[in-house]
Amino acid sequence: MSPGASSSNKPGAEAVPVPDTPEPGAQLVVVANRLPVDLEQLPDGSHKWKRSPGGLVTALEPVLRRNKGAWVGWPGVADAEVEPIVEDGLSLYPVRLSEREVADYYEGFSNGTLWPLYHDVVVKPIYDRTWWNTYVEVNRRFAEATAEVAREGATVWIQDYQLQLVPKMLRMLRPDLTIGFFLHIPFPPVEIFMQLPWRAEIIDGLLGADLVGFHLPGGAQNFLYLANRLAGHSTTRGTVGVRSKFGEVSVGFRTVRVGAFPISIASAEIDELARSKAVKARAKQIRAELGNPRRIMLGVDRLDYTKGINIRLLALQELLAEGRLEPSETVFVQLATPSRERVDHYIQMRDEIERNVGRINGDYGEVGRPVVHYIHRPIPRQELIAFFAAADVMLVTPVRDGMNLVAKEYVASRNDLGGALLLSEFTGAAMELRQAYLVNPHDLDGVKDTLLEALDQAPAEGKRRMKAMRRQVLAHDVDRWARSFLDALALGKESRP
Ligand SMILES: O=P(O)(O)OC[C@H]1O[C@H](O[C@H]2O[C@H](CO)[C@@H](O)[C@H](O)[C@H]2O)[C@H](O)[C@@H](O)[C@@H]1O
Ligand SMILES: Nc1ccn([C@@H]2O[C@H](COP(=O)(O)OP(=O)(O)O)[C@@H](O)[C@H]2O)c(=O)n1
Repeated sequence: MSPGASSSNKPGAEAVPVPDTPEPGAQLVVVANRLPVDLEQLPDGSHKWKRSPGGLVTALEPVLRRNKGAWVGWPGVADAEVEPIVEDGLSLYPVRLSEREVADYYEGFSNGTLWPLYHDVVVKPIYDRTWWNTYVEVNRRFAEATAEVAREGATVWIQDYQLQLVPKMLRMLRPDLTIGFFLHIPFPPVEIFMQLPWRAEIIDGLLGADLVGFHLPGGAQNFLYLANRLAGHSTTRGTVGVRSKFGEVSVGFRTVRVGAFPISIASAEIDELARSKAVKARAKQIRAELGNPRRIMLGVDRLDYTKGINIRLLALQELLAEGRLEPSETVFVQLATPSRERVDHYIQMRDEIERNVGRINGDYGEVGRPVVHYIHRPIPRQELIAFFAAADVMLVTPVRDGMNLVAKEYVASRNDLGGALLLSEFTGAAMELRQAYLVNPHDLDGVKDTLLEALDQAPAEGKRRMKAMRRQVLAHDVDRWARSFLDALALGKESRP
């Protein structure tokens, strides 16, 4: 199926333009597991493009679009034959994955092995040799596709845990390229990483890059330690800073730099959208539709077991049972995007969450007035901002999260300085948003007490906290993130022999 065919639409739009074909040879190429848009098959057999889920796409799409770059990635469905297209200045190069490869490389090794391993083994990772072999095969396909797309001497920026072997494979195919790699999820401490049967291959793969970036200095430090211990390379010993004081690994005649670059959002755009009349009116309408309760709590996540959605539900349930929250005064809205729906742990978690939602509403709701409103489908961007603007307390309670852009989006939406952010200490965002109501999600009593504190905060206290967090989010936007990474990559290139 070619997106050039008349049955395909532009992402999220009604119109059906015939897309252009990209010019050969791009100067900046992003390589990620997913394209920024997913192909969707409609019941009548036709196709349309829709925005891909998750924070990686939210962050990178505007950056690459502004740079008129190329994006190599999977179109989100198995066996799709899609030609390269130019979409609004951005060239998209689809990589085809078969049904088996989706099962073994994406659902298997990426999300059944690496995802839980890198998120502190919150569920047990599965070590399967067939999955690993397919991961190697698919990484090679991405490397080959990229080698064809990149112009002589181009910069290639590889994204995330699904593609950790691509830097080395690509360097072997195209030594002329400058190669950066960024990991969007946490990079685990050595005691956890060492479980992986293919640990040395992964470190070796990453060391094919000129610059390896992490959200936090801790991840960079873990990687430096492993490059020395597992691969025997000499590394610098000083502490890695944020966007500064990079570490270095000597790999033969090359130097690989290692740094921390906390990702962010298009803060100004969200701020502006939240100030618009339409969003303000919609936020008011949302409150009214929810029955104008005294307090609205909100959760916005991909439906993932790392996000701690059940922790929120448990805290709410206990507070209601103890009479510390009044069901007629409080509602909780959980907006959850479907995610990795064929992976076992995700299936179990969804069942559990939906059981808990049903239980709370059964025990404390009234006809026409549930306590928990739960939506399991993607929400349009503007509607999401209106929910942020309407919420008194935003609940972000992951047991582990690389960054968590939702926390930053909430802050950017609150130009009224209203609202409160309850934020897990185990998110990357907690390193920057120190004025949030920080919680340890494993300490349920602590979560409950802090939630009540946030719900009852004095307006002046709320304003003080929100003002400080907004300063941080507005000053450190996604452009700054991309610029800091690409500048560090270019600098390394200049100092190469
Ligand atoms: O592609 P999916 O399997 O549907 O998953 C969506 C994305 O989830 C992860 O996002 C991470 O990146 C965010 C931006 O850096 C970060 O804020 C968040 O903490 C991470 O979980 C994943 O890393 C991406 O590769 C996926 O596309
Ligand atoms: N129902 C939802 C939930 C999340 N999202 C978006 O998905 C992104 C999630 O990014 P994130 O960094 O918090 O977490 P991951 O899903 O990338 O792990 C944010 O940009 C959210 O606004 C959405 O559009 N609709």
